[in-house]
Amino acid sequence: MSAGRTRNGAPLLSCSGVERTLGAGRRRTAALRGVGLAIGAGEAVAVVGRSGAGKSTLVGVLAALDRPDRGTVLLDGTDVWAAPERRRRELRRRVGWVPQDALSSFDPRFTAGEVVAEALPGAPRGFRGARSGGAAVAAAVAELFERVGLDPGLAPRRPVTLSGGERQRVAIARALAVRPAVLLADEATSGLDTLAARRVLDALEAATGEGRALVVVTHDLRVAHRLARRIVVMDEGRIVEDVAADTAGAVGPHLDRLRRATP
Ligand SMILES: Nc1ncnc2c1ncn2[C@@H]1O[C@H](COP(=O)(O)OP(=O)(O)OP(=O)(O)O)[C@@H](O)[C@H]1O
Repeated sequence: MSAGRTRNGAPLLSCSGVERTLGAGRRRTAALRGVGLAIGAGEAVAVVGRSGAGKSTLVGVLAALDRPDRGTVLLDGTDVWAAPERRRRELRRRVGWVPQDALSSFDPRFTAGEVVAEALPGAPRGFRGARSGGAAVAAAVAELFERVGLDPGLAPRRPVTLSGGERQRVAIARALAVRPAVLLADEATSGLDTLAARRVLDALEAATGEGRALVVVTHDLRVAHRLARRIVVMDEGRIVEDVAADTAGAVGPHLDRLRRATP
């Protein structure tokens, strides 16, 4: 079995020929225009590009949350949109998703600990399920908090009372609760000050290992270089460059432009 490929020879997560149009009427936008990308097991990839390039849309498609208008998404070699709903739900649990706006993705009734507890495998679903955890659940939540550099003492707090960086790390802990094969993080550090951003990046770094792949969407090349070995550049709904992150010399014009814009 070659590195980064599943037992049947397919990459861990891939898409091909993906097209996605969003909005209606005059706001209709071709967000993805024929995108193909393959992520191997354990690979760390950054998706960069200017605002509106289609990065977030691509992450939604890769997470099997957003159905493309055309094209296929394969996870563990299985076409997620051709699979029955039950199988698709199973496949989605192979993907940990860390959204750009963590707070709005949390159920406002939950404490930070309950947000993570509800995602644990086998946990009863919903509000009551998150509340009904015993000592084993509390220990698993504390372990996940520590993994992302959060004090487990924050578990009883409501996410709305936490800082932006702490919320983002709760979202990472929640994504890790399912022991995903791949973690997808969308602009995980945007709007955070330097110290908070560094802690979130540390948490993402600590989240890899165990053969887990990482896909980070960022407009910040410093984040891309810190976390990824491969940089994929998007522009106007297409992948326009795909290079090794340590490429010191000549790169394509798109990455070159982003590099010049980076302080
Ligand atoms: N709900 C929507 N309705 C209409 N157009 C949309 C919608 N969501 C996104 N778009 C458009 O699709 C394109 C791709 O958006 P997307 O959010 O994927 O870009 P992005 O690269 O993630 O941008 P950013 O870095 O600003 O988050 C943009 O032109 C955007 O305006």
